[in-house]
Amino acid sequence: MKDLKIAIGADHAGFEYKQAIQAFLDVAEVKDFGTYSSDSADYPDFAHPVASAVENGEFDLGILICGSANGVAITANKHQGIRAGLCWNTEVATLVRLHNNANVLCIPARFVTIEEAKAITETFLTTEFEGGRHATRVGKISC
Ligand SMILES: O=C(CO)[C@H](O)[C@H](O)[C@H](O)COP(=O)(O)O
Repeated sequence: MKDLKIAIGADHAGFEYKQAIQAFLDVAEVKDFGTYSSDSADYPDFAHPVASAVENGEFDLGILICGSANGVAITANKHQGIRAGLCWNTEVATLVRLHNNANVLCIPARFVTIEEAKAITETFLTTEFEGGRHATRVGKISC
């Protein structure tokens, strides 16, 4: 976890969670792509920059937060090099790394507590892709 460079972003619904997760992260670098207050904002304005920063290799992994996490996940997955997974507990966060090699974590702020969000984040950042049969499947995702 300490060597990772992380891109993070959220809309208004995820703002408080983004601040808490940033304070909790023990990594080499974190770049906050906004939003910077709890004023109403549009999730694609933050999901696209985070996805681009991971896609172009500037950052290792991304974290996106909105109310349901669907908006940020749908947006990030428009990027060819992104596999964004919606995680609502640590078991799903484990599987999205082990099996799907997800490179962007999407957290639904309105459906998990901040403590759960931190645990989900730690799991996501410390679980490695399993490869093998899953590498074959991940290789077939792009169209
Ligand atoms: O969950 C979201 C998108 O998937 C967003 O966080 C929005 O909060 C959601 O669309 C609700 O919007 P609102 O303006 O907060 O009512």
